[in-house]
Amino acid sequence: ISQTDFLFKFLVIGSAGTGKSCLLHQFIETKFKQDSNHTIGVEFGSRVVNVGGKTVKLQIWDTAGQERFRSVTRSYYRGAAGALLVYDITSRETYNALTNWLTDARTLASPNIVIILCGNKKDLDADREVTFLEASRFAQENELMFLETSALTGENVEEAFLKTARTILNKMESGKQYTGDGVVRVMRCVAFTPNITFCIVAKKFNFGFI
Ligand SMILES: Nc1nc2c(ncn2[C@@H]2O[C@H](COP(=O)(O)OP(=O)(O)OP(=O)(O)O)[C@@H](O)[C@H]2O)c(=O)[nH]1
Repeated sequence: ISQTDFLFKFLVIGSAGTGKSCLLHQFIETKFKQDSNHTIGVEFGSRVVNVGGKTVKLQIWDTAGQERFRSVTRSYYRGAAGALLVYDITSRETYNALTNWLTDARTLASPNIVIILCGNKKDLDADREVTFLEASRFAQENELMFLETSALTGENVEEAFLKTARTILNKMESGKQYTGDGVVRVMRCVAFTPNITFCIVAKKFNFGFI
């Protein structure tokens, strides 16, 4: 029997080939996913983490970046509490697409969604097309947190997920107009296997009214 305090819905979004599936894999399995294929529709992973003394289960939806899956992936945005918005530091094209992804996240998930911008493939610094400074300015202007990550080496991957979870918890605790979208407070959880957890009583709180 395991005890989980909260369940957060997370999204990983961004253009195709930026490394979303590899980031998720690195976070869940702590290793690099070799021969990663394009995601078809949506994939799913979850991990329990400890954030400021609270046990939080992150339920993470890894969406396909290819345009042809856009209508499918959009239907998964609803009610997400947090998102990793990913571009590839060696591809300006993926950086230029960020505004579109951001608009989708804020309109389809929630205006309060906590988003971290991840400049992935940090290990390929020699092929860099987007500077750290430029991206950090973009992040500041759009109220995003920002990290450069590498799904290959694992650098900053765990930090990206944990920073987002920590910010959501802080917002909940400070009660700053946070509506609690995508957050479920788990009253009692029974785990049958490490991967299958049934929440017996789960209550969705609207933290905006506390
Ligand atoms: N060098 C390097 N390569 C990476 C990194 N992350 C991913 N890759 C490579 O980039 C390619 C795309 O990775 P994926 O994780 O499949 O990309 P994705 O964003 O999930 O792509 P879609 O599912 O099509 O949206 C693969 O060949 C990975 O091996 C990284 O941090 N560094």
